[in-house]
Parts: sequence; structure tokens; C-alpha cells
Amino acid sequence: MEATVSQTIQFSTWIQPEKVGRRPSGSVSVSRPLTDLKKLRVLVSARFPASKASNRRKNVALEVSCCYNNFPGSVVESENYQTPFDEALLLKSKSEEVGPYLDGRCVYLVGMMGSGKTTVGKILSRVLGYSFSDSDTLVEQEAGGISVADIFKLHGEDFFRDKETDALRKLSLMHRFVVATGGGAVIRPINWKYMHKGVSVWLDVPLEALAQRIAAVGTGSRPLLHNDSGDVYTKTFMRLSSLFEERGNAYANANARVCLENIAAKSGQEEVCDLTPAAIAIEALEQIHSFLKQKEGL
Ligand SMILES: Nc1ncnc2c1ncn2[C@@H]1O[C@H](COP(=O)(O)OP(=O)(O)OP(=O)(O)O)[C@@H](O)[C@H]1O
Ligand SMILES: O=C(O)C1=C[C@@H](O)[C@@H](O)[C@H](O)C1
Repeated sequence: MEATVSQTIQFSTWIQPEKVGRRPSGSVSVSRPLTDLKKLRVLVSARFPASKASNRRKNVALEVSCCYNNFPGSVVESENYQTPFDEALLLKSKSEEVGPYLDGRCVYLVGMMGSGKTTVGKILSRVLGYSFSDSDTLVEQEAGGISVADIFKLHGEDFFRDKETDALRKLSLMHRFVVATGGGAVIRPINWKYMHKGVSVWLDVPLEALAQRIAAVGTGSRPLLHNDSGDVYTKTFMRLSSLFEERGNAYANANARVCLENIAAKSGQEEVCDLTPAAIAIEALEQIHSFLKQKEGL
């Protein structure tokens, strides 16, 4: 059931100054002379706004104040926090809605390296009750358990691409899988023939955010980003930009697009980096739903 009025939770507790291990970051002023520290109480109040289905993130107003011997003191801390507290519920309800439309068809996530195909794909598979597969991992297994980076080094990119196509062909015969595809899977038209057996979703993430994510973990496992010199963020950003120029149109072949800039704008977030994988998965379910409804002429 949805809350239609705002709710406030309050509790108070005694302060035991001798047990406060660190120096306080603010000071308290009270309206009476402070003689008995045992009468100093702290009051914590959190106000949750009324829930609206369209608002995925809520502003929770948190206030910490003090009172002495039941006389009010000053507010120590007052802040608005954004909380994604209903993401789990939304994920559940959206997946229940989309499940019957998908009817066992696989979901293929496409997008640039680092766009979150694995992270979001695992969430989607869990809520849909699907299995999860990663085409890069299948290729690694097929190549005898060596990493993608080593496959590129030892056998070259064409060999990798052939194995990738073979992995997608095998997956196209399966049902109830969420598949994280390799970042370059979109460049071969034959791969689309396989992916169109299911529903494909493009995770469209700004290049700056991709470069930040990849720079944070290093480029070692991503052979197409690993050769240039310079600082990691800049070289990653430059290389991703040229790859995107070559591939942007190919990603747009996907049945549905999940654009992080659009999600941020809808939910009042300033930065796409603040979007949680769950919020992105919810948008993916919404986009899959509208694609399938449109396809069925609903
Ligand atoms: N919404 C998010 N916010 C912040 N970091 C994220 C988010 N989604 C994924 N990441 C991080 O970005 C990195 C890449 O994510 P992930 O491996 O899911 O992407 P991918 O598309 O599968 O990448 P690749 O195609 O290179 O295998 C990981 O370190 C992951 O923790
Ligand atoms: O974008 C790409 O071309 C690639 C992305 C990775 O997922 C791997 O499939 C491989 O490193 C190539």
C-alpha cells in the first residue's frame, strides 16, 4: 500500500557525555543554565514525505536537536537526505508486470565497456527469476579458461569476435536468461540476428561516467583501452569517444534504450553517478515493458 501523507518518526535519548568518544562537530545552546548533564537529551526526528509512484527518490528531512530538563535547546544538525527506500518494491512490482510480456524471452544488455551490463544484468535476472550469463565469460571458457585480455594478445580480435558470435548463437537457443554482452557485440550484424530472438536493451551512459568507472578499476582487463599512454581517465575517455563514434549507431539497434541522463532528469538527480544500479534496472524494466506493449499493439 502506498503512503499518501507524510510521516514523521521521532525518538529521544539521553546524552552520556563521558561515553562520547570523539569531539562533537557542533555546539549546543540551551535556554537554561546547564548544571546537570544527565538532563541533557538529544531528539532525532525524520520526516518522510508522501509517496508518489513517479518519484523514485524521496527527500527525508532529518533533524537532530537537544533539550535540557525539558527546555528546548538548539538544532545541532538539520539535513535533507535523498533515499532510494522504495527501489526494492518498485523492482518487484515492475518485474511482475513485465514477466508475462517477456514470456521467457531472453534479455540482452548492450552498451559500452563499463556501462553496467553485468551489474544491472544480475539485478534484472534476480527479479525476473532468470539466469544470468555474460558473453565475455562464455568466450573465456570456450578459449580454455584464459582471460579476454589474453585471448586478444594470443589470438587477436577476429578470433575473439568469432567466438563471441558463437556464444550469442548458442544463447539465442535458450530461454529465461539475462545476457550481459561484450561491449563490441553490436558491431556484427549477425549478432543482432541472434539478439533479436529476445529483447535487447542499450545502457546509454555518458562517456565521462564510463571513463570514471573504468579509471577507478584500471584498464588491465579491457584490451581495447589498455595501449595508449597518459593518465588513465584521459586516455580511457579519448579511446571510449572514438569507439563510440564508430558504434553509436549500432547500439541504437536495440529494442529499448536506458538513458542515464534521462533517468537523472526524471528523478531530480544532478549527477548520473548518483544513480543506483537498482534505479537503472527499474528503468530497464519500464523500457522493456513499453517496447513489448507497443509491439503487441497495446
Ligand atoms: N550505477 C552504477 N554506479 C556506479 N558504478 C557502477 C554502476 N554500475 C556499474 N558500476 C561499476 O562500473 C564498473 C563496470 O560495471 P560492469 O562490469 O557492470 O559493466 P559492464 O558493462 O559489464 O562492463 P564490460 O562490458 O567492460 O564487462 C564496475 O566497477 C561497477 O561496479
Ligand atoms: O567494447 C569492446 O569491444 C569490448 C568489450 C569487452 O566487454 C570485451 O568484450 C572486449 O574487451 C571487447
